[in-house]
Amino acid sequence: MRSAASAPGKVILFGEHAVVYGKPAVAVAINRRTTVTLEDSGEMRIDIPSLGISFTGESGTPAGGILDYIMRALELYHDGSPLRVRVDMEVPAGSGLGSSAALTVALIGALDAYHGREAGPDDTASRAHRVELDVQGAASPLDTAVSTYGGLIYLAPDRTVRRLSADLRDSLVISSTHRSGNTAEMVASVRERYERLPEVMSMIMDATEMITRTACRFILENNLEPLGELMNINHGLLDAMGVSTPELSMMVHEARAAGAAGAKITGAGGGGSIVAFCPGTAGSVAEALGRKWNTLRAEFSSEGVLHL
Ligand SMILES: Nc1ncnc2c1ncn2[C@@H]1O[C@H](COP(=O)(O)OP(=O)(O)O)[C@@H](O)[C@H]1O
Ligand SMILES: C[C@@](O)(CCOP(=O)(O)O)CC(=O)O
Ligand SMILES: [Mg+2]
Repeated sequence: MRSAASAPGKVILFGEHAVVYGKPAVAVAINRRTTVTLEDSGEMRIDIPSLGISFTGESGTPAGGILDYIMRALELYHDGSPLRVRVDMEVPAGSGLGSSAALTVALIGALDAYHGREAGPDDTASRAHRVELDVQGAASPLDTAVSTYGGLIYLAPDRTVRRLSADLRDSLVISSTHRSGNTAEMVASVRERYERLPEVMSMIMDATEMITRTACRFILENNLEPLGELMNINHGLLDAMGVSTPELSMMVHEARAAGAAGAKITGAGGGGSIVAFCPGTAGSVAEALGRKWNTLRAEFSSEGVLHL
């Protein structure tokens, strides 16, 4: 028996970290996908060639890292029979592009096909979110929702997902530091600052919410012009939360100097990537950032999880 599924990575345009505290967020799926293939096997085996991982789960072999998401999903949604799991990742791990969510959603899609289960997107997103929660200790449904539904989405405070429509073609540039961030660690560090300075952090999260709601309103009015400035303000608030680094802020300022209308951290921060909004200037921004960092002109992806 063989089954396979793929799911996209994502960039967060507004609201990361605040979304963990019930605030809204806006994120978009990108055409970088993770594909999971399952095959009957005599032994449990997990291969992730791009990470040099070939894990057989020998007793006592530590899992760790991205394997934790796979092991948890198998615990919850597989029957324990030996399986060969192959993961092909176009979404680099720890880059703020939702590698953990893309992998988890694709794995659940492949497991459902393997077990002959029919599951709608809401159910897939919900089960994938449970895996991220269990592994990370805290996680909003944002990343797993984007990888499941695809497209440009607004995650509302009541956790409903609204599909938005905006022409972001050739407008997004993603640049990645050489240092991966770790979502679990960054989410924990924000929580610690929140516990130390609750009134201050609560206002920062409220301000982030106002930015996200304002951005959503402009997108619904098909007015994308103000988005750059709103992204810049959002980046400043992420810096205030403590998740930026000197390198990420340098990248953001270089992107703006090269013509980006706006630029900010995408994802958990502490490493990972920035996203720049560059309508009409994507070439010059990508060229400037590409001199120092891994940079790509991301294409929007309307497709979420796909059964292959
Ligand atoms: N080289 C690697 N080998 C195995 N796991 C890795 C590697 N690099 C990062 N990881 C793990 O991959 C996961 C990435 O998920 P996350 O931290 O949510 O980042 P993102 O979702 O932004 O890609 C983390 O558990 C991290 O520890
Ligand atoms: C920081 C956060 O808002 C987004 C994390 O994004 P990523 O795992 O770094 O791609 C956490 C969450 O929403 O669960
Ligand atoms: Mg993640």
